[in-house]
Amino acid sequence: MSPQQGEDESCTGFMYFIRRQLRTLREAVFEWRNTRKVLDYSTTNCDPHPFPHPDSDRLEHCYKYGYGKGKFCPVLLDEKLGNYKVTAKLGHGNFATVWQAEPIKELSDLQYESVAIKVCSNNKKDTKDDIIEAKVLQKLGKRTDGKGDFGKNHMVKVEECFYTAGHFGNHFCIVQEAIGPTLDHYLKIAEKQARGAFEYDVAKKVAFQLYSAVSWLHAAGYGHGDIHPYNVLMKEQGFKAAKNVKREVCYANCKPEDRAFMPPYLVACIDGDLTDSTPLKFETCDARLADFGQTFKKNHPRRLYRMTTPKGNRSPEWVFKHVPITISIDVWSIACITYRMVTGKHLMLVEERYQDENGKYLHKRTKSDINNDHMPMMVDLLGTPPAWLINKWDISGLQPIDWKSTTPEGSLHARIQQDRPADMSDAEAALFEDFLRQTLAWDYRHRATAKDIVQHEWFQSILTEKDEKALNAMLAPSQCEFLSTLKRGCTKVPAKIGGLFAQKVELESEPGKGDYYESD
Ligand SMILES: Nc1ncnc2c1ncn2[C@@H]1O[C@H](COP(=O)(O)OP(=O)(O)OP(=O)(O)O)[C@@H](O)[C@H]1O
Repeated sequence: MSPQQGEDESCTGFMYFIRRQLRTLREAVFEWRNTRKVLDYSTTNCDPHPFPHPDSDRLEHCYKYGYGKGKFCPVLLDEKLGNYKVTAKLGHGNFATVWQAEPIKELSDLQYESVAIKVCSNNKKDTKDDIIEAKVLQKLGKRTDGKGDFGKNHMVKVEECFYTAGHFGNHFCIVQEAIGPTLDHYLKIAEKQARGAFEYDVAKKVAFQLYSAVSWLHAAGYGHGDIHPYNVLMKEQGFKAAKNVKREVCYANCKPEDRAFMPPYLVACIDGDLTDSTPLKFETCDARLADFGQTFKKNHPRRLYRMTTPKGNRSPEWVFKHVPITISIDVWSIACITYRMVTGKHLMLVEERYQDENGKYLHKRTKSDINNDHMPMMVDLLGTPPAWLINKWDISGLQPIDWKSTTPEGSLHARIQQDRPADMSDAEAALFEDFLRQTLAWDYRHRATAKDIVQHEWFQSILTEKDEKALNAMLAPSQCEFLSTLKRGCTKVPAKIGGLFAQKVELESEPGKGDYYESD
């Protein structure tokens, strides 16, 4: 069956909005049930968490397979999957396993040497969402801004979709180009080989590529919603998956009724010796934004209950109830990643799960525990938040913060001085701080947009002539923008001109409904 059938209308307008709200509710229930679940990870090296423990073999837990709905599809190496032959496993997430495969020449006319096939779980509702996400990506793939599409080539593309039969219904499969290892993989290499940081210019280039991808995506009307180093893939020529090892299914960890539906083996992805691996190089580094599972329409800010984003990369909006989650969460998350790439240190590290005395991960921490850690970290780093955010925290029922002892500017300056790489000049450090202050503004209404930030002076030193041309083309008003300004008529134009001379006023008040939507 084609994913197009019957789903066409659900991508837009009112139905899209309703679907999103229903999904948000489902995610709330999922989150609630999951935080209560205590899983036994003790007998294998499996790790169902999307941000695996450093010692994990990136092996999904066997409870993900078995009887009923919401389960993974058993996929075996060297098997035929659609028009492809499976050659390796690339990884897994909460709702899918991802496999590297070669197109079978007689069946597929795709030009790639190898593709990545994301095999989704068989839950009907999740499948519907996966279909919509694949459709959004396909739709975005066809979209052009008519100005050279600056940034678009730093997003993954969906080539095709199909269904494959599982024990309990069909599994939706999404085919993409096999890109390369995740950004996290390269951060781990940097940890082993250097002090955890990328070469300074490499870090800048990756950050620039991510912001350019996001500026294109935002202009197209969507937010990503889940940007972190596992969802950024680095293009590698002739990419081959990490070493795959077949592992026995650990039946002690399965329910008896699941046994008959387990695959004969599970495939672990084991990274080679990172001390020998090649780090990212300035000339070749090419980042691609992947996993659009949390993507949302810019005009429908939403509460994302299924929070897979590492907690330290979340913007303040996530902490507070009734504060809209807008596309500017992407700007914040990339800033956190950038700090890590430049300095080798986490800007804010919030533990995701409880650990036992041996460092083994136990179950997830509660949302309030996480917020109790995260908020003071943000306050310490960025200084006193606006009054309306202070009010929200004070009535949230979470641990009180001594606001009198906070400073207006926070410790960001001191942190940069302490963590900055040796080759960063004072002038560069000042630019870096300015870049961070703009991207980490407390109030999302003041945060720089992705389109603003790609023009920041901090990036100037790495821009090639080609980049500058592409950037200028993106900034030039398009014909339809010009026409729509004309259409808006005389009333709005004087207000806009007046706005140019107005000073930026600190918005102390809580956002109202009208503040949710960004005008473009
Ligand atoms: N196109 C690709 N090329 C290479 N590797 C890929 C590709 N797509 C996915 N992967 C690998 O598969 C892993 C899981 O993919 P992905 O994050 O899309 O799954 P998911 O189920 O949507 O995850 P989540 O639980 O975060 O939503 C990635 O971390 C990456 O290692």
